[in-house]
Amino acid sequence: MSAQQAAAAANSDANSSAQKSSQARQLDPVESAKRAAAYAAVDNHVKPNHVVIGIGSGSTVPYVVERIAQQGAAVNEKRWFVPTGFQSKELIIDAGLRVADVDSFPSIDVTIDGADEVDNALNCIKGGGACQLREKVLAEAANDFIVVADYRKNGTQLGTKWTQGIPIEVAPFAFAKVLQNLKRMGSADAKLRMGKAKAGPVVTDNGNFCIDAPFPLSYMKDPSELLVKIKLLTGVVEVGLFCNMCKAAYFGNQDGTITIKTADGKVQENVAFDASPLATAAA
Ligand SMILES: O=C[C@H](O)[C@H](O)[C@H](O)COP(=O)(O)O
Repeated sequence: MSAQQAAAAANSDANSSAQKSSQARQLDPVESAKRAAAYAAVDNHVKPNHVVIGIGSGSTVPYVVERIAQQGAAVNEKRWFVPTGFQSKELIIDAGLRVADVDSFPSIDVTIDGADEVDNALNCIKGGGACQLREKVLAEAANDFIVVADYRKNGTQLGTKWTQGIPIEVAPFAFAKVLQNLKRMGSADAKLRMGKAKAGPVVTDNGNFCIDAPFPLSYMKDPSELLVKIKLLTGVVEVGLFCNMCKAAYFGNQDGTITIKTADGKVQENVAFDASPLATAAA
């Protein structure tokens, strides 16, 4: 069996397991909403001529990979998939797709990623999973940066739905100084993110720490300005504010429809979407 045939076989196995994974499972309304958003975004933005695809992080992204796998081996065996972290790398491998890194592909056709909150101008808070550094590199590298999420992330002003603060990746030795500076800037409750089943702080995929810095809503009115101020603090590696980067955001709704916001300010509400597997996957 040639390498290409092996990849095709792996891809075909991945297709059938991807189908089983969500089509055969009974999804609750939030999971269905995530799947609808992810599938619609893939259908509209991951085209047959796209060769390098960025795969983001979070709970909606497995459905992104699932839908891409449904596009079939013939198209996927020509593609490279660049992950934003450990989770997405595993998703790519499990789907039988080819993993690459951004140092080989500094230009990406399209990156699809999750978000913690998105406003009407498509500014995003990201980094709830501490992946914001790699996510921002892949968003910047992409011709099209597309966000997918469920209805709970669809906001008007950042900081209203996601209240735990702006995720900020920091060099470990500098965390105390950055925390002090963030408090001086107005984030009185900024804190180091601690591990859940681990003693000590969360360590990012890059070996750094993560601070969550909630700012008063008045500070969040102009996220670009706040982003620059935080980024200039010595010791900050990256800030989970993504401003003027996103081309379109897809939100799955509770009733099975989707909402699509685009960078030109247009909002399409209650768009009907059929989340059946693609014919290529069913074949
Ligand atoms: O660091 C993590 C990422 O920014 C995620 O895309 C974001 O936190 C959304 O994750 P979830 O879909 O799991 O809420």
